[in-house]
Amino acid sequence: MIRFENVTKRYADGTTAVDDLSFEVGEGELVTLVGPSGCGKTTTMKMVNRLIEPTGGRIFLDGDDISGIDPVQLRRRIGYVIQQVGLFPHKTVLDNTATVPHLLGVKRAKARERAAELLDLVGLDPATFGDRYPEQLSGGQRQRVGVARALAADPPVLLMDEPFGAVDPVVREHLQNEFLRLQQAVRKTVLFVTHDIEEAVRLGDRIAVYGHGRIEQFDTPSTVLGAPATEYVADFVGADRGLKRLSVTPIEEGDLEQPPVVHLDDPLPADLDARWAVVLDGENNLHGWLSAEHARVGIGTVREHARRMEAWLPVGASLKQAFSTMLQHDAGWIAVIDEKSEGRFLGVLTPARLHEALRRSTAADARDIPREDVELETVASVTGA
Ligand SMILES: Nc1ncnc2c1ncn2[C@@H]1O[C@H](COP(=O)(O)OP(=O)(O)OP(=O)(O)O)[C@@H](O)[C@H]1O
Repeated sequence: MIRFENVTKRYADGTTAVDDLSFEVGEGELVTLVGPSGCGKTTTMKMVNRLIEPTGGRIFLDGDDISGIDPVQLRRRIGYVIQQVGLFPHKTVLDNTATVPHLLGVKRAKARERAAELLDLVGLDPATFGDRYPEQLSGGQRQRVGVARALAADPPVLLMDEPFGAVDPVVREHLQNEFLRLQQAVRKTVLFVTHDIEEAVRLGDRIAVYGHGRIEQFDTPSTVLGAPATEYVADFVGADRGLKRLSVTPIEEGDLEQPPVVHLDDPLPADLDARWAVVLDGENNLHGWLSAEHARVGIGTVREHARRMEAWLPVGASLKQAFSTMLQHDAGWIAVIDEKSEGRFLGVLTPARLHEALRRSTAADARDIPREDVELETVASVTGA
């Protein structure tokens, strides 16, 4: 969708901002460009909508060499969101959002209707915010209007330059989550510039880690965190990259342990050969759990002694969510279900299995093989047991 072919940008004073860059962003893919200040991220982005012209190489949009496309026409195909959103101060939120479609010839009423839909999509109630002026909004709300405005003309491509850079960390995380949800729905091809590695790994399908004017590594977040290509990348992603990896590594079925399972209407298993069992209902959906202590009572059915299970997650949730759920419920394990088949119970994740999943996924990325094919060396327990 966007392809850079040996692109170089040398400014008039001799600064080489971008040096022989080649990479591709697929249709519907979100690529984050991350790196320290001055490494050429913004220059890269502005060459896509021809705010800056390269001094060498070519850039293609959907197979067309952009140097042959009129910049005004080109920019109609590309939404652009920047940190200082640049909303028109004298126009209402609704009119700000409707500006571009209106300029493109969409009738005013229709453009405003579409603008209201988009405001809703970015989490701003048009009835509450539509008639406000930009100065009557918080920083985070202004950023949302910026995103809505960039989407208004429904461009296939979005360029986002530190769009959430000017808001505090809590609002920022909120905006990132909302943006991910939005991207699931609209599936734009996105180039997203940030200097924040956390943001880059959270949002990117792939991330390009920039050194000076060059890409040091271009890969999925989990590979960049698990197997940094160079010392530079390892330094940039940080010593706590193992922790960061938790948030980009999903729980897979193969990570789960299969504990004993009982059903609600079973008689109490007085001889339960484990500390607890998972309790399922008639449809094999998760109900809760039963402790061996309660099972030993031996009279009645499981239903009377089962406890509700609060600590559960759908398969595909991140290992970080799993860890956080364990801590929140002070639970030694969490149940994992398949949301797609109405909550069918799949197995449980224990701290040991979580650690194993993380090691397995790191090794899989480093060796470029599926996670289930990794044979882990087991570490002998401290007690030798
Ligand atoms: N108009 C210009 N003339 C000369 N040098 C420039 C010009 N614009 C940018 N540069 C230089 O090109 C390099 C790359 O700049 P660029 O703005 O692309 O970096 P960046 O990675 O986006 O940085 P930041 O995160 O600070 O925005 C820097 O060394 C910068 O000083």
